[in-house]
Amino acid sequence: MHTLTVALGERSYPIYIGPGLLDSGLLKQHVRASQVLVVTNETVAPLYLQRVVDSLSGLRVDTLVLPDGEQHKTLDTLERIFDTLMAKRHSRTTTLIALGGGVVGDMVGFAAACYQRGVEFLQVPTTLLAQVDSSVGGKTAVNHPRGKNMIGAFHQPRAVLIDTDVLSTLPERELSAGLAEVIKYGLIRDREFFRWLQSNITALMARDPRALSKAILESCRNKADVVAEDETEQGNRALLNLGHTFGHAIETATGYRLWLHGEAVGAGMMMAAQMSEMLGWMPAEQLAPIRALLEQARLPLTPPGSMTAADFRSLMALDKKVLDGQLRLVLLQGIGAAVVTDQFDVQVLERLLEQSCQH
Ligand SMILES: NC(=O)c1ccc[n+]([C@@H]2O[C@H](COP(=O)([O-])OP(=O)(O)OC[C@H]3O[C@@H](n4cnc5c(N)ncnc54)[C@H](O)[C@@H]3O)[C@@H](O)[C@H]2O)c1
Ligand SMILES: O=C(O)C(=O)C[C@@H](O)[C@H](O)[C@H](O)COP(=O)(O)O
Ligand SMILES: [Zn+2]
Repeated sequence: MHTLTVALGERSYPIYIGPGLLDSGLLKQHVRASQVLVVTNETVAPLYLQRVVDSLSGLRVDTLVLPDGEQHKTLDTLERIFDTLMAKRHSRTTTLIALGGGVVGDMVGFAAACYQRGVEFLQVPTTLLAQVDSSVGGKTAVNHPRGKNMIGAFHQPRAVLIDTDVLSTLPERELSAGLAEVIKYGLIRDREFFRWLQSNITALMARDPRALSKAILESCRNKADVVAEDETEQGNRALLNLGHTFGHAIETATGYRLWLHGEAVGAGMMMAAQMSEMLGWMPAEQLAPIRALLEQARLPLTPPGSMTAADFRSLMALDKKVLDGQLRLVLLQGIGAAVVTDQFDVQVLERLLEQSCQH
């Protein structure tokens, strides 16, 4: 087992990574009082809920099974968590446990941030995407029909328990979606990791346990470092948003139903890389290796055919990085070096959007 720390002073917490952790007893060690609510969804419940409940024996354990899907990451679904907490008389000392992918994790984290003005929660991520990204860092949220993650809070978990064995049941499309966020770390700040990914992408796609374990460890290390430096995104944390301004526009335009988050981010990162090359900021020869890696991870490289440049324009204006009405984008100066900036030629963005939407 590997242990990393997200260093945030008195709110610091461990990330445990390894096989067989689900029923290792580690989770119970991070429950402060006697009451817990385990929240999961209808897909993950039959696979892993009983094992988690058994690992908490001796505590008062309630469970809640939510519907599956990004389209359910809403205020309505959040209500169901609050209803259960009140119906089962959970007090301020309760601990919520998020068992599932990023959708469950983001909603449970937000419920924990709000319930009685804040209770503790633990992350037990079961998708690759959640293990490498969403379970770490304390961004919690639900979607609004007009915009992705628009209603949320920063609320850090007390611990993150990553059982790498659970990836064996993950559908292939979800594996690819998770790899998009893995590739993101290489692109924004870790050129050596990008090179390692180029050499190991076949093993990762074949779910080689050693390769997956290394990818999760390096991703969490990168994310923990960025979060420790800038918890609430006053500066460099925004680099974790590479491809997301375009990706979130894709998810919102398609009602959170067409593509997975990681797929939208894959296409979004390709658009960001193309724009960086068009601006002359990233050497032209670096575009091909980025395209090749995303392709090998079986991620989309262009937006869905239904989308127009006008869709992008109106949705990107609502991006959370917009400052004083000014769009800010995460762009690349090269593989392993990203910047967040509003100092780009808008005509280049226009050309990118028109060219990306010529289906
Ligand atoms: N908070 C953050 O920092 C952060 C970071 C990245 C993404 N996100 C959010 O995370 C969400 C995407 O997360 P996701 O990709 O995990 O999607 P998800 O939570 O919808 O899970 C993907 C699918 O996999 C299923 N599943 C989960 N674990 C499984 C397993 N072990 N075996 C079989 N099936 C399993 C789920 O039921 C679901 O159908 C988005 O809402 C995105 O905005 C948040
Ligand atoms: O942790 C972060 O910071 C990220 O930006 C990680 C992203 O992968 C993630 O999708 C996040 O939820 C996006 O945040 P948002 O603030 O753009 O909604
Ligand atoms: Zn993301």
